[in-house]
Formats: sequence, C-alpha cells, structure tokens
Amino acid sequence: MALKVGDDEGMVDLSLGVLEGDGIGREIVPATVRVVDAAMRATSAGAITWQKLPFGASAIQTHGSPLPPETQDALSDLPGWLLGPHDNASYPAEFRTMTAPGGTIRKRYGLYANIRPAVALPGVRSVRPDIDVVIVRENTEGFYADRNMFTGSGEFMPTKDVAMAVAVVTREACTRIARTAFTLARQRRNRVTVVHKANVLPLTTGLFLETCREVGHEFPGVRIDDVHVDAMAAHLVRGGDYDVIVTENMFGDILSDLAGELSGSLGIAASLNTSETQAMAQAAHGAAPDIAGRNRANPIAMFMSAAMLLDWLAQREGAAQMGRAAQRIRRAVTATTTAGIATSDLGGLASTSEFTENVLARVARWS
Ligand SMILES: NC(=O)c1ccc[n+]([C@@H]2O[C@H](COP(=O)([O-])OP(=O)(O)OC[C@H]3O[C@@H](n4cnc5c(N)ncnc54)[C@H](O)[C@@H]3O)[C@@H](O)[C@H]2O)c1
Ligand SMILES: CC(C)[C@H](C(=O)O)[C@@H](O)C(=O)O
Repeated sequence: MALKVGDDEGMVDLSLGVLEGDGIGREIVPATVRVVDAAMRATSAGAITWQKLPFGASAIQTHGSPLPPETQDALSDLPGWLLGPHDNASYPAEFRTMTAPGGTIRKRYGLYANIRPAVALPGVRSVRPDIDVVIVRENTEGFYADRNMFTGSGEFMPTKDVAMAVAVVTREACTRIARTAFTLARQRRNRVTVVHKANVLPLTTGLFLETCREVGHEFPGVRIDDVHVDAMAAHLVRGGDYDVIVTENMFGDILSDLAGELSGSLGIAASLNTSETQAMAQAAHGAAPDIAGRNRANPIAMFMSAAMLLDWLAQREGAAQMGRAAQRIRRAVTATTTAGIATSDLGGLASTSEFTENVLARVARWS
C-alpha cells in the first residue's frame, strides 16, 4: 500500500487515485483534489500524490473501455481513491450491457460497505432539517450480484421475451455488513434499524433480517428494530427519527438518494465504500448530465466523501493529522453554507467554482 506514516508528528506521504468520471465529475473531482490538498497543507498532515487514472467516457475513447485494465491494476495497489460519477447510460450500446463501472469497482475490490450519511447543513434549505441518519448499504449482492446459478453474471434472458435478474443474498455478506452497522451505531446513538421486505421476499430479505438480528446479539448495548422498505420511505419523509439504517444493495441505493434529497439536495449526499483494506470516496449522486459543463454542480457531496476517506485512512494508519484535515474540510463547508453561500440546488446563487473558492479560503483561514 502506498501509504507511509512519515514521522512522529503523524505526517503522511500518501498516494491516492483520482478517477474523474463523466458529466459533473469533471468539475467536482478536480475541485475536491484542491480542497483536500489545501486541508492537508493547513493541518500539516503531509502530502498526497494523486494518480490520475483513465475512467469513464474519455477512457472509452483512449483505452477502449470505461474501466481499462491499467486502471484496475493501479487501484489494486492503492489504499484509497476518489471516484467521480460516470454517465454509463450515455455510453455506446456495447458498454451499456456491462455492469456500471462504479458497481464493477465495488465488487472487484470487495468494497462491501457503502456508508451514506444524510445530515442537513446550516444556512441552506432542507425538507428535513432535523435528519441525522447513516445508511449502511450492502454493496456487493442483491440484484447487483454477478454470480447466479444460471449465468454467473447479473441479468439474463432465457428467451427473447423474458428478462430475469436473480438477487443473491448470503449469510456471510449479511453478517459483515451487519457488523459494520452495529459498530457504527456504537459510535453514534446505539440504534440499528434493519430495512427489508421480508413480508414479500422472506427468503432473500428474510435472510438479511435474520442475520442482522443474530449479529445484534454481539452488540448488547445497541437497540435493534426493523422496518419494511416501503414504510421506511414514508417514515423518512414524515420525520421518523433513525440512527443507523442497514439494508441490502438496491434498497440502500434508493433510500440514500431519498435521505440525501430530504437533507437538502442529492448534491450534498456523501458516501464512502470500504473493505478492510481499501476505501473509495464517491458521491451518492450521478453524473447529472442535465447540468454538466455549466459550472452549476454542487461539489459538497464529493468534498464530504473525500473527508470520509481521510478519516478512514487516519483511523487505519493512526495518522491523527489526516483526521484533522478531514475536520477542516467539514468545518469549511459548513462555515460556507452558514454564510449563505450555496449552489442553486440548495437555493443559492453560487457557481461550482465560486463555492469551491469560498471553501478553499475557509480551509486556509484557520491555519
Ligand atoms: N455513482 C455514480 O457514478 C452514479 C450514481 C447515479 C447515477 N449515475 C449515472 O449518472 C447518469 C445520470 O443519472 P440520473 O440522472 O439518474 O441521476 P443523477 O444523480 O445524475 O441526477 C439526478 C438529479 O440530481 C441532480 N444532481 C445530481 N448531483 C448533483 C449535484 N452534485 N449538484 C446539483 N445537482 C445534482 C441532477 O442535476 C438531476 O436533476 C446515468 O448515466 C447514471 O447511470 C452514476
Ligand atoms: C450507477 C450505479 C452503479 C450506482 C448504483 O446503483 O449503485 C448509483 O446509483 C450509486 O448509488 O452509486
């Protein structure tokens, strides 16, 4: 792994990957690199060497694949990276039949836990200003699994008039994601809510629920309850108070977009994908082709995802200064929104670059 804790001060010498992706990724990812570098400098946390790797539509042009082998090889050796959103729906037809590249990366590197917090920011509009939940999404199975007994890969068509997708749920994957959720709840408000659909899918989501309940016995201080996914959608809008929500892959995909938008905008919905050894910062939102190239995208989700990555690396390596750099990014973002500066998705007037410059100024100001 390309991470060295350099000296007694905990300064790091670190290589991280950068995969810009498509659409607004080309705006928000370079902005994030600047913000992370500024926060590392301001906290004397050390230096990051960024490895820019081919990914997305531009990689189809240059390397014949949205996720070329050289990118995959490079990621194997890195402790972490920033992944911009891809606009796979716009790729040429032969690439649209493949698993979306973001999903492929999660499975290829075993990034089984997708941690997606939803919390409102000060100073900007929010449907649920009180929301403070973390959705822990199982990232490798369900309908996204690419091993099934019929084809060994995702969806298939037994005849030209019938299409099928087989959801895979294993006790092993449920156990590890449940442990992630309960461990996180211990650092928060000691409550885990399992979201499932066991009234209709008692074998697959039933196994998920049963396994989470079993794992709950390992964490006696943490309260556990469960809610059907359709009811959870209603409870989240209505104002239900939850702490950690653990759920399977596709339910987590949908509920995290809902929770992000309720907190203010999809543009602030951060996420971190992790295994035991690697982590990938990735906004929960997509490439937003409707606003791409117009300097209108909200970069907060990507900034906050990067802060989550720094925290994860800091914890794993015992490099406390990197945790301070993460905290510096979060404080600079909230100070900026508190000052009433926000992009249009949050009701503000700032462009992506104006918002970024404001955050950069605040990152430096406290040094
Ligand atoms: N993680 C990923 O890489 C990822 C996630 C979701 C969708 N996608 C892909 O992105 C493409 C577009 O998908 P979609 O339109 O369904 O979802 P989307 O998340 O790209 O956009 C949904 C809506 O949210 C807005 N939005 C999203 N991010 C924003 C931001 N940072 N700032 C301001 N507004 C923002 C968009 O303008 C749009 O109105 C598709 O090709 C899809 O497959 C990729
Ligand atoms: C584009 C797609 C692979 C992705 C998903 O469905 O997981 C997206 O919605 C996300 O949440 O990152």
